[in-house]
Amino acid sequence: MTRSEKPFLRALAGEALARPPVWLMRQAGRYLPEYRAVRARAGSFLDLCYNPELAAEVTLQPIRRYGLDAAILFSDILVVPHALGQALDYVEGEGPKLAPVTDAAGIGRLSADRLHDVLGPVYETVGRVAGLLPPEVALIGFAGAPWTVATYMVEGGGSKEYAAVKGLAFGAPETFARLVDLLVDATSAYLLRQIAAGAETVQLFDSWAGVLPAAEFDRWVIAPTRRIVDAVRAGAPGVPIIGFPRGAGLLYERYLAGTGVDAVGLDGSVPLDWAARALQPKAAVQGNLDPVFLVTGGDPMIRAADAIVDALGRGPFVFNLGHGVQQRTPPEHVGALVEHLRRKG
Ligand SMILES: Cc1c2[nH]c(c1CCC(=O)O)Cc1[nH]c(c(CCC(=O)O)c1C)Cc1[nH]c(c(CCC(=O)O)c1C)Cc1[nH]c(c(C)c1CCC(=O)O)C2
Repeated sequence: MTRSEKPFLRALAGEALARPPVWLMRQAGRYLPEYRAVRARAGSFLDLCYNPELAAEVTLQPIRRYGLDAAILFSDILVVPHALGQALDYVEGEGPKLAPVTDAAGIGRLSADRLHDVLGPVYETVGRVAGLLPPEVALIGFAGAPWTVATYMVEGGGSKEYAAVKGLAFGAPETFARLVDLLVDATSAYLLRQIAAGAETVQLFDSWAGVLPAAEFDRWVIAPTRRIVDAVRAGAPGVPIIGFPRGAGLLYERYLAGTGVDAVGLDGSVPLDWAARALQPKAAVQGNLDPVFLVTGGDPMIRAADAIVDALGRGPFVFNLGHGVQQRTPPEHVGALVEHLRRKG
């Protein structure tokens, strides 16, 4: 199958398909026993991200188990700050911990000099997976968007209030802009290398886009994303770009117009009729089943999935979740959902 015939890529190009293509954010991961087995062999989570053989294996696990329409590179959004020189550790049960970068001096210590050396194994993973995928399955590369990656870099990990990163962005915008500029350039270069290695589309995860006031959203979400979109388009014409500004609410419309992405990932809170009316005429949409439906399973999950397909399936649409698969998800619920979607259309 040539690229343009893969169902997932046809949907991203604007085609309405009888059966919606499906993949799931965080489709590889700890809810799968076969992932936990490889993870135990790899050592640390970062060791796994930088091990092309094992990272390729976990990328392929959900494809083998469920026959999804796309594989997403197994890596993490925080390998970019790591490759820029920021110390990073994943603490079991607590999530990522970074040595926080809070001021101009900290930003000045970061450097892109070793970016592609550190991320070389990721490109190798992409190349391996590209050579092993079934012909109808597309390969997605990804990165975190600058705002979301910066939240982890400045806060030193996950956050509830975003006080430190907002404090820097609102209180010292010229300083924060230097960090964002560094991330725009590194992320653009990173995505272009993934595409050169075999990624057929790329997704920008902006998981914390929804915590900013509208004017700051324009400055720190839309503008940097636009620069990445322009750089990727210039270096890899024709490769579709998916943006996922989680929690953007009404600002989804402005995001779409302002960034120029080809498709948007919808979080679970986006009303389906509004998305069909306001977004889908301008771009492919992807989403948006609340991941807890996959935890609970059964009829409620099937009904919620049907409502999404009924509302969005007549336009360019990719079935997905509104956020990542949760760790406590029973793998057979994912199987039941994918089987159900396959019978549609
Ligand atoms: C914010 C964010 C991160 N990482 C990511 C995001 C954006 C999407 C989102 O909002 O969820 C993106 C990501 N992280 C991972 C992938 C792999 C590909 C996939 O299957 O989707 C992708 C696309 C693997 C991972 N990334 C991580 C794991 C778990 C690590 C382990 O196996 O111990 C996996 C499989 C660790 C991670 N990485 C991150 C956090 C907050 C955590 C800890 C929380 C958690 O464990 O779920 C940062």
